[in-house]
Amino acid sequence: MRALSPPSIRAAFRGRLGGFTLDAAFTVPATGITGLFGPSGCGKSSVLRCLAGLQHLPGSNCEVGGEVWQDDSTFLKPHHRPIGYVFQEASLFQHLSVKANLLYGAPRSSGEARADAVGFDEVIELLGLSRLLERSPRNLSGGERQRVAIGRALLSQPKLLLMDEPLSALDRLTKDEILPFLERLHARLSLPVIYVSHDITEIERLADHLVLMHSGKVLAVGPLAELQSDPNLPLAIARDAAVNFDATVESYDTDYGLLTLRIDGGRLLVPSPPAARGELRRVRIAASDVSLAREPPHASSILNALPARIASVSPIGGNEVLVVLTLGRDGDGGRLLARLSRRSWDLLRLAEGVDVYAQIKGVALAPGRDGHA
Ligand SMILES: Nc1ncnc2c1ncn2[C@@H]1O[C@H](COP(=O)(O)OP(=O)(O)OP(=O)(O)O)[C@@H](O)[C@H]1O
Repeated sequence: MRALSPPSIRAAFRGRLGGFTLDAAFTVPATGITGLFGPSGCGKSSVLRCLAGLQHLPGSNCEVGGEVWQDDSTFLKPHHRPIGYVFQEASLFQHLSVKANLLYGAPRSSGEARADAVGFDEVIELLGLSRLLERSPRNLSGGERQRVAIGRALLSQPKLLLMDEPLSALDRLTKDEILPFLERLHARLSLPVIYVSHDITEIERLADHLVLMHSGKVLAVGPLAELQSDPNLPLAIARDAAVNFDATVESYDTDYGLLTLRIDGGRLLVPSPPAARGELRRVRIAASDVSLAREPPHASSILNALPARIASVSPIGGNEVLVVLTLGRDGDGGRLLARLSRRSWDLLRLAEGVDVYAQIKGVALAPGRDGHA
């Protein structure tokens, strides 16, 4: 029978952990990547441990894709929960080869293979592991070890993948090397992932939904871009505030090396190597890279000036304002942030509801999800 509503992950974990009080409730779709984001010590790992059943807080609830894992009368032990868990440090069996490590938790019987089961060859290809299979984990780099740990978790055929700061033990270069692999997993697998991080860069690259935490509590839950552009939340007022869009490639101009990308409420021109029409790319537009004009700019080197409407304005400090824009001539597209001086705001006589042109000085384009730049 077909489910009436899309499958979701419902969690409400309440209780004391030593001197720390956790009171975190959220519902997110059981699809895509949900980022669990917040400062160090706010309770992210504790939530993950509760989801895994490694921490039992009586009186809490947890339901994943319609299956109750915890309520007043149920508490599934960790080994009965269909989860994969990837930790900060990959703990591989040193005496086994990479291949044996990968197969360690894989189900033995093929009798009841699920339709959405991920195959060995697919995991090897997605994570670029083919040349490592006969090696010992002792001779792998930190990034390679982590890719093997992710592969092993996937091959256990989980219904939910939990990742606890999987990149935080790696240096910047290695992180940048692994992120495209995670983006490929995201694009190709339907497995829901809860991804804990305190690094906004990882969240911006990977997350579809966000659970924003602070001091053991959930501050907000929703689609990434919605929370990024909410002026009442800390992300929007941060100095490096930005909004991410999932964009579709419309065309490529070989003369100028420019991609035309369709986003909700407009089109962007972005310098890039060629990409195929229909490919999905994630773009990031920083609030500090957006300026506003009353008229369409005629003589300007800026590639992107999109019609938009001012949805709201909030002061930041004494001399700046944070403007939330909705893209499109009717202002019914995606939300964008602009950080302006209060002087510019006053000089242009801007106000909520006014139609403007959002001039975008820079658009950061994540590497393609096929792993190429
Ligand atoms: N079993 C426990 N007993 C006592 N205190 C605990 C226990 N588990 C967690 N804590 C405390 O709860 C708080 C939240 O820890 P948690 O690891 O969940 O935070 P976090 O957001 O994941 O932090 P980080 O980003 O630094 O990993 C910390 O103060 C921690 O010391």
